[in-house]
Amino acid sequence: MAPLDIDVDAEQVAFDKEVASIEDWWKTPRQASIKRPYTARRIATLRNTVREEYVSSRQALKLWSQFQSHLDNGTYELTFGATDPLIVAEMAKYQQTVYVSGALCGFTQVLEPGMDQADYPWDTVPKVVEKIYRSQMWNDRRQRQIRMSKAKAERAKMECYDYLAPIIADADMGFGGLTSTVKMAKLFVESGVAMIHVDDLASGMKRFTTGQGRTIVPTSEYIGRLTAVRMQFDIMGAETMLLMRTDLIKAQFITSVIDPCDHEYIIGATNSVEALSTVLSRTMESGEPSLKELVLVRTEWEKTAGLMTFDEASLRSQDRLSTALAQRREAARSVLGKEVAFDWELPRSREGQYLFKWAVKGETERCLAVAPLGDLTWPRMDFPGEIHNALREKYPRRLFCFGYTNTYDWAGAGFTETDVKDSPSKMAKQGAIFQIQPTWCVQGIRYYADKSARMLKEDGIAGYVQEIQKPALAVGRNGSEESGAYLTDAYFETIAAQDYI
Ligand SMILES: C[C@](O)(C(=O)O)[C@H](CC(=O)O)C(=O)O
Repeated sequence: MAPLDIDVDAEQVAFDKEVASIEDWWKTPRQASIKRPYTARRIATLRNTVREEYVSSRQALKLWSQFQSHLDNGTYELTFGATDPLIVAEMAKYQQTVYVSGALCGFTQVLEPGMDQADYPWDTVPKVVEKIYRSQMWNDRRQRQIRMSKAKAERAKMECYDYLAPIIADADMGFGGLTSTVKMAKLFVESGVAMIHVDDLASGMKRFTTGQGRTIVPTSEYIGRLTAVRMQFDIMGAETMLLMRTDLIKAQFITSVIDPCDHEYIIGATNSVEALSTVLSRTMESGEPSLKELVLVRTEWEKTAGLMTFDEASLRSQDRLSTALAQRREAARSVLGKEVAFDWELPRSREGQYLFKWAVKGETERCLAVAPLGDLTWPRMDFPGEIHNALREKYPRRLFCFGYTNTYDWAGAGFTETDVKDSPSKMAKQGAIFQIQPTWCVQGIRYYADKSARMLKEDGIAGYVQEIQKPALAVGRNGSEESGAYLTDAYFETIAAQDYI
């Protein structure tokens, strides 16, 4: 292959034009609130020489304007997680969006199912998104064909739905290092997703479903992840939205103390004790301790260690945002006239994580630190109002996501039935214009499947006829429209009409 005969002047002109077009794009209303740590020129150098258009951009712009109008009107979108095209098609009548949950994918869309540990293959969720998007397009074609086969008068009486609901998907913690995150973001854009969410949990350590050992990464690492996603979107010129989820609330560990922003919340030992990992290793070597025994050893050790943050140890007010431990020590020494005993190495876990003291303040700081990189914020907690307010003070048009969980004890938390009913609109007033029940299917589908299976067992086919077939037919569900039979006939007619006449 002969090398191209390049006119470098023309190449430079085209390149500079591309840089200018990226700069202009970043000034559009959809992009203007995002602050990048890199230049348009740098992004241009990372692009292909040809441009591709992505469905994801169209769907993201649609989602963006839906959200803007919810924000303006104090309304909200409440949707649920689904992985099945049949369910998604039904949702189109009532929901504006579809959510694809990582947990649900891990339960149902993989060869080896498992708990919500984000341990499924990295391309699992993008593939499910693509499957759903293709099914949406098919439903859209199916509906158009059947409509356009009718006269206007008849069409006016037919129901018509927007099957192309923007898809929002769970990208967990980005699945590994930054290059994995970049590849994942690319695949999501190519799958047709409108928005993904990325969290600050540690890869391979998502354990919060059982309430044990939730581990987050340093603020700086989280910023790196989000920047990787944003960079990939920019390289592709995609409008794809980024929802930034933070899991700091109830976090027990942090993987490293590299970022001074986190130092205020790292717990150390203030007594002179052996390192916890040494004590635990000794216990492990002494036989085959049960998990319960190990927890006991740990609890006993904690009682002797005088665990607290540095500020608690030095009785200093916690207003030194982002101050590194070294400066905190220096400040405490100059006020107290002595060294404060504090060692954050001693309580480290056997895996090396540092002990972390979660706080609403820390969560607020983290949400604020990353806000300019993304489009929506999701502090994952039950009552995020205070954090929403803090963010809205700085970014008045900030958009938020809120997630409802399967096991939340509404009554136990003091909600009356009216409170539960009002909850989504109250959340919307706090800026949570996007609300999800991510794993509804785990409860809902199983609940209805159980009912249906039991009915078939107990009442035989008569039960099905009475409970499902009759009511379904009564609302026009004869199966042939939903299965695309008319569309297939239309193909046959188009290809070889003469054979059928
Ligand atoms: C959103 C979520 O990540 C999911 O995988 O669906 C879960 C859902 C849940 O556990 O309720 C999560 O919030 O971590």
